Amino acid sequence: MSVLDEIIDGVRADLAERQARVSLDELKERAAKAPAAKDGVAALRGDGVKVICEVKRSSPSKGALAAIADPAGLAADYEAGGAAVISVLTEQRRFGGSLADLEAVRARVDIPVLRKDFIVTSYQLWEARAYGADLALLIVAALDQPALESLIERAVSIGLTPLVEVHDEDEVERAVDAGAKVIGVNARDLKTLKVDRSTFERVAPEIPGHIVKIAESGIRGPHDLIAYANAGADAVLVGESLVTGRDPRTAVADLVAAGEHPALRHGRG
Ligand SMILES: O=C(O)c1ccccc1NCC(=O)[C@H](O)[C@H](O)COP(=O)(O)O
Repeated sequence: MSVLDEIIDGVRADLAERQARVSLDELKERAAKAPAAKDGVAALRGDGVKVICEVKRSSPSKGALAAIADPAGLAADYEAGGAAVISVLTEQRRFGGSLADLEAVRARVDIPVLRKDFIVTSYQLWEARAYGADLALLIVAALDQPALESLIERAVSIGLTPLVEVHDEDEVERAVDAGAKVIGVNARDLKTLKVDRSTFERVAPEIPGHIVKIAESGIRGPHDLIAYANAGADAVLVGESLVTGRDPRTAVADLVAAGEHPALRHGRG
């Protein structure tokens, strides 16, 4: 069984437990009372390379990364450093996240918030909206094509911007066919968990120009952001290097400054 399959088995078990406690109607009522969703696409477009900063306590590849007792405080630091979007990992078993983290972050920041999880049902999209997310991650490798199409459609219909994650050229084709407007290329191989930063450079040319392109994983600092920008990234998604560093606010500000450097505008769409 692959790591992804194992994660999804756990996600489904936790999901069944939540579904037994909270009906879909209750979630929909809660979603109706949530603040209107912010425009995820607008937040990721514009001059410069945008920075998405992740609240990440642990991971299958590295184990424990950071305790993060105050996820909202960390998100506030990210926002103060100039982050465009906050990514909140809500998967419990391997990443140590929760919907409570999402809710706390939403209450603290004004920028859009991404629910980063292993979404396999529309119930999880309603959860995302009910707890204040503006964007939701959909991983192509975790979904068959009808499920991918239907989850993209449902996400959009409830106001969420789907960030559709791919790992190779075939998955780009599936994402585009399914109607993705924001595509993240994850450099982390889901079978080996190894990061190969050349993945973005190889895969991004297959993504049509009108689609927002995000480079995910393995960004250690401004030099990696610049390399991804030169390969056509509109935004980068950063977790580990921020949560393990001493000063996340300054680390984000350094990334943002690199992303705004005039030299990067040349040759980018
Ligand atoms: O991080 C992992 O080990 C991992 C393993 C299996 C599936 C997903 C995984 N990570 C999720 C992510 O996509 C990253 O948290 C995100 O891209 C940030 O990456 P990084 O900056 O390298 O922490």
